[in-house]
Amino acid sequence: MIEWIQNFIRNYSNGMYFPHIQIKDIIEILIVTIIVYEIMLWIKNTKAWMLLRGMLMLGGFILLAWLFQMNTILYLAKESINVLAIAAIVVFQPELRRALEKLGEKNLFSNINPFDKNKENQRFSDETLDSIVRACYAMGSVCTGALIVVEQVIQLTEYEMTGIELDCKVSSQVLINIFEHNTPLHDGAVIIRGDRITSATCYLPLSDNMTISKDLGTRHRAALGMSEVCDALVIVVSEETGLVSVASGGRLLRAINAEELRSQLSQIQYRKTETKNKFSIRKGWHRS
Ligand SMILES: Nc1ncnc2c1ncn2[C@@H]1O[C@H](COP(=O)(O)OP(=O)(O)OP(=O)(O)O)[C@@H](O)[C@H]1O
Repeated sequence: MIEWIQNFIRNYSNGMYFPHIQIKDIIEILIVTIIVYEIMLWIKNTKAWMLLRGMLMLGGFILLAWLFQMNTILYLAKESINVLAIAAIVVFQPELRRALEKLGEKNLFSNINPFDKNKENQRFSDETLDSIVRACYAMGSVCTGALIVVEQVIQLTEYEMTGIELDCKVSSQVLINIFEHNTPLHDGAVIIRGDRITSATCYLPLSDNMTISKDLGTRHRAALGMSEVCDALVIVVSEETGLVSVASGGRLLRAINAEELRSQLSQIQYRKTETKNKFSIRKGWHRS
């Protein structure tokens, strides 16, 4: 039987090319796999995903032009490809810079560790969720204005850099203290990543949405603006009315109660809910 198998293999593999694989080649394949995986994660987690989609659409359009031999379009595409590449680098400069920064600080293997389930699934703890809700309604009850950004998939490093860097565990006392009137950190927004406050006094982009109510000022506009450019959940406590609102995916839910805020936060607490949320977030991005 073994002889028959050996003959079979010999007959059929005759003339076929089998590369000589060494340990070095396997290591090389693994490294390339990890690099490609990291690039795909980066594309998925940043605005580079939009760039990729744009490039795919452009590629499809050029392919059609080539199929139908539209020479003018092909000529224009050929001439402008270098300019487009430079334009993409300029437009996505913050994302590219962040990706390179990440490369320096990141543990590449943490993302592909299948046993790291806790980290994989939970974005922030129940304690953090409770603290945020408690702080918002405590501040609302005494009309202290607040702006809190809860990061999701898209990293908010470029907005963190507009404020003062912190590294502090989230607690209702700390949040209340930060937004206390006439204290150095009360102006602008706080950014929360996981269970930590990473930055305070951050400047957020203002929305240019024309339909937003005229009685809402820049704090609410900043919350909406931020939710239009990324997937973060932004909580606003109004200094005028004490009401709590939430902006996400370019939509502002005004005057919500503690239970509604809790439910909004718990929807993003676990990473597995991302696919479901992304649909509504993307709808918001398109609208904005
Ligand atoms: N672009 C911004 N990024 C971060 N924070 C901002 C931004 N613009 C305004 N703010 C914050 O909002 C405060 C001003 O709020 P303003 O009264 O204009 O807004 P509002 O929407 O009417 O809110 P409120 O109901 O609390 O008065 C500023 O002191 C600052 O803390």
